[in-house]
Amino acid sequence: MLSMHVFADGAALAAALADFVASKLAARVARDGGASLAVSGGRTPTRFFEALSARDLPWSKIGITLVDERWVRETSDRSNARLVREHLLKGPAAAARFVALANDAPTPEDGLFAINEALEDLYWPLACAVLGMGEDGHTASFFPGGDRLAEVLDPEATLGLMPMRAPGAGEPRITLTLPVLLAADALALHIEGEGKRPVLQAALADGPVEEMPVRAVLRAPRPPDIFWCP
Ligand SMILES: O=C(O)[C@H](O)[C@@H](O)[C@H](O)[C@H](O)COP(=O)(O)O
Repeated sequence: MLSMHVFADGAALAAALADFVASKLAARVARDGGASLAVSGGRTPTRFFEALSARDLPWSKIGITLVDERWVRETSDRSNARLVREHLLKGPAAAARFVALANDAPTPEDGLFAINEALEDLYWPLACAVLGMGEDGHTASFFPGGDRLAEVLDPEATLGLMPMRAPGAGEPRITLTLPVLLAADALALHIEGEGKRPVLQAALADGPVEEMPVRAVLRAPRPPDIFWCP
């Protein structure tokens, strides 16, 4: 069953999504002594990051990483890590441990090993993953036409992190795979803007996953909580 949370505006959504994520993190810290969160980049999450960063959580026991990243340096305004550092890793949340999904290697393939090693220090499975959705129906870096789309969507995928290149992706990307996201205690799909309403409607309708890869998440046995506002 899909849970759809609809808000009047981005501020109300950000507060509610921060509460949702904070409760999942707190529950895992209480159970396991630590917890991890994976967040998306792009333009949508800024307000949510600001709200979450102020939440009273045992941040030193919390690890944060990204759902996906563009293969750029952190000086680029396309860097999702930069967005996280500027808007989430501040105030109380500055005590969290952040593992970036990009490094100085020339390609994602070259950088993958070191990133996987760093990710091993986080708590797995994730307590929560927050996904976004693009107007082409992608989520994470599961892009229509992506060169490794079938591999990242494979429910039996043994790799947790894979490079991805796609016509609509801009730079080469790196992304967590579907099984890693679906193993999270909770999944949220954060969508803002009237322009994305018909995209979400189309994604919820019948049709091939390859055309709108966000369908892989929407059709999962435990689908995400959708947080939406115009
Ligand atoms: O790096 C990225 O691009 C993201 O992680 C991506 O999956 C994003 O969530 C959607 O593209 C929505 O992006 P916007 O929020 O910019 O619309």
